Amino acid sequence: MESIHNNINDVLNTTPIAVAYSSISSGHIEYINEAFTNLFGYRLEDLSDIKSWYVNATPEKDHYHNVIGPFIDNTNLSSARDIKSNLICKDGSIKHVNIYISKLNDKKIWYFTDFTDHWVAEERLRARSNMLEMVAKSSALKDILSTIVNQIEQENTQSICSILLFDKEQGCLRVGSAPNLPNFYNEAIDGVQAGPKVGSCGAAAYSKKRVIVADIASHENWQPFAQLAKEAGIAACWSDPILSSTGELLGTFAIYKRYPSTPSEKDFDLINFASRLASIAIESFRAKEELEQRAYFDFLTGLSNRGHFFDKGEEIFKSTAIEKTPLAIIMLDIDDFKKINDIYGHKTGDQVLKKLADISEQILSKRDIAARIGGEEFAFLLAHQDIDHVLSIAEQLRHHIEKSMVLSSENERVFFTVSIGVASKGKDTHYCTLGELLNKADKALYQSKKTGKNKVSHEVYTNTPSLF
Ligand SMILES: Nc1nc2c(ncn2[C@@H]2O[C@H](COP(=O)(O)OP(=O)(O)OP(=O)(O)O)[C@@H](O)[C@H]2O)c(=O)[nH]1
Repeated sequence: MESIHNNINDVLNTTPIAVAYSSISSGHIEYINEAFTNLFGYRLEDLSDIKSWYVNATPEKDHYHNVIGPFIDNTNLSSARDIKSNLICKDGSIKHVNIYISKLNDKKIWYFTDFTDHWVAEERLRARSNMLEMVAKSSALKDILSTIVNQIEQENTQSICSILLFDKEQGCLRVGSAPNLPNFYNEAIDGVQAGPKVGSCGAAAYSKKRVIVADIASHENWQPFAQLAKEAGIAACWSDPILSSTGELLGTFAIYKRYPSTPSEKDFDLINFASRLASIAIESFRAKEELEQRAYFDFLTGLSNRGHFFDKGEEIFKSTAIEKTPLAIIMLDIDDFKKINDIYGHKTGDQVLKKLADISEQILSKRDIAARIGGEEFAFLLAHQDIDHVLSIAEQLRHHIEKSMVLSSENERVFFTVSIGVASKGKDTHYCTLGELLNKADKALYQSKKTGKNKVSHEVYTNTPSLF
C-alpha cells in the first residue's frame, strides 16, 4: 500500500500540471505536487484549508463567491472543467490559470494549468493595437502613455510605472505619465536634469543605458531624492531609456517597487516591451504631429496656411451664423515688398515675413486665427470682439511693424510697413460668408494701398434686405 502511494506521488510530481487535493469533509489541503509549488510558490506547510487559501489568493472577491465558492462550500458539486481564474502567488505575482475539479471518494482534486504566458502575449498585442489606434485617432500623448503605463501595471501588479519625456531644449525630463505615483513626487521629479548620477531616470537618460537601482536608500544616485522616495513609498527603481528608431533619446520608462528588489528575467522582458512600445507611441505621435504641422501650417512663419485658415474660418462662421456674434477680418499686405527683395535679397525678405508673423502672434490672442494666405499677404480672423477693439488691434499691428526692423546679410537695418484692410459684419447682419467678409477686407486693403500705404482702412459688410 505504502509503495502504491509512493508511486502515485512520483507520478503526480512528474506531471507539469499543478495538482492539489483536499478533504471534502474538513476542507484541509492534504497534498500538493511539485508543479503546484513551482507555479504558486507555496509548500504544503504554508497551506491549511482550501477555502482560506482560495479566498486570499483571489484578487476579485466576486469570482470566489460566484465561481469557485460553490465547489468548495457545496460538497455535492463534484466536478468542473475549464474555470478561468487569476490567483495570487506567495511572492504576490498573479498567475492566470485554468482550473479543473474532480472528486475521488472523500477527496476533491484540483488541477491548475498555467496560461499566464499566453495571457501576457495576448494582452501585449492588445496594448500595441490600442496604442496605435489612439495615435491614429489623434488622442493626446499623455493619454496614450497612460494606456501603456496601465497595461504594464496590470501585467505586473506589484509595479508602479512612469514614463518621462526628454525635453531636448532644456536637457531635462518631464513627466509624461505616472498616474500611480503621488502628485508631490511627480511635481518634484518634473524638470529633473539628465546626469550621470541623477537617480535612475536622469542617469538612464544621460547614459542612454538601463539603470537598475535595487535599493534606493543605499544608492549614491538617489541621495538627494532618498527622503522624497521614502515619503512616496518607493524602495527600488529600474529605468530604461526610450530610444527612437535612429537611437535618439525620447525619454525613460521606469518600474518602481515598494521593497528593495532586483529584476527577474521576466521583469527585463517586460521593461524591454514597455520601452519599445513607448518608443513606437512617441515616434508615431510626433510623426503625425509633424505631418499635421506641414499640412496646416506655413513652413516659413509657422502661422496657419491658406487652407487651414479657410477650414477653421468656415467652422467659426457656421457656429456663429445664427447668433449676432461680432466677426471681423484684418487683412495685411507688406508695402513695396518687391523692393525689399530686390535691394536686400530674398533671405532678408523672408526675415521680414517671419518678423511680421512674430509681431502678429504677440499682439493677437490665442483664440484668433492668424494665417499667411499668400506670398506677402496675411489674414487674421477675430470673433466675439467689438469693432472698436479690432480697429485698435489693427492700428497696434501697423504701429509695431512700422517701428520694427530686421538686419540684412550686410548688417543693414531694414524697416518695413504694411497696409491693412479691416472688414466687420454689420450689427444687423445675420448671415455672411467667410468669402464675402474676406472680399470686403481686400477692398479696404486696396483703399489703404491707394491712399498712401502704411495705414488702416475699414469696410462694413451689410446685407440688410432692400425695401424695394
Ligand atoms: N522673400 C520672399 N518674397 C516673396 C515671398 N512670396 C512672395 N514674395 C515676393 O513678394 C513680392 C510681391 O510684390 P508685389 O505684388 O509687386 O507687391 P509689393 O512690391 O509689395 O507692392 P505693393 O503691394 O503695391 O506695396 C514679389 O516680389 C514676390 O517675389 C516669399 O516667400 N519670400
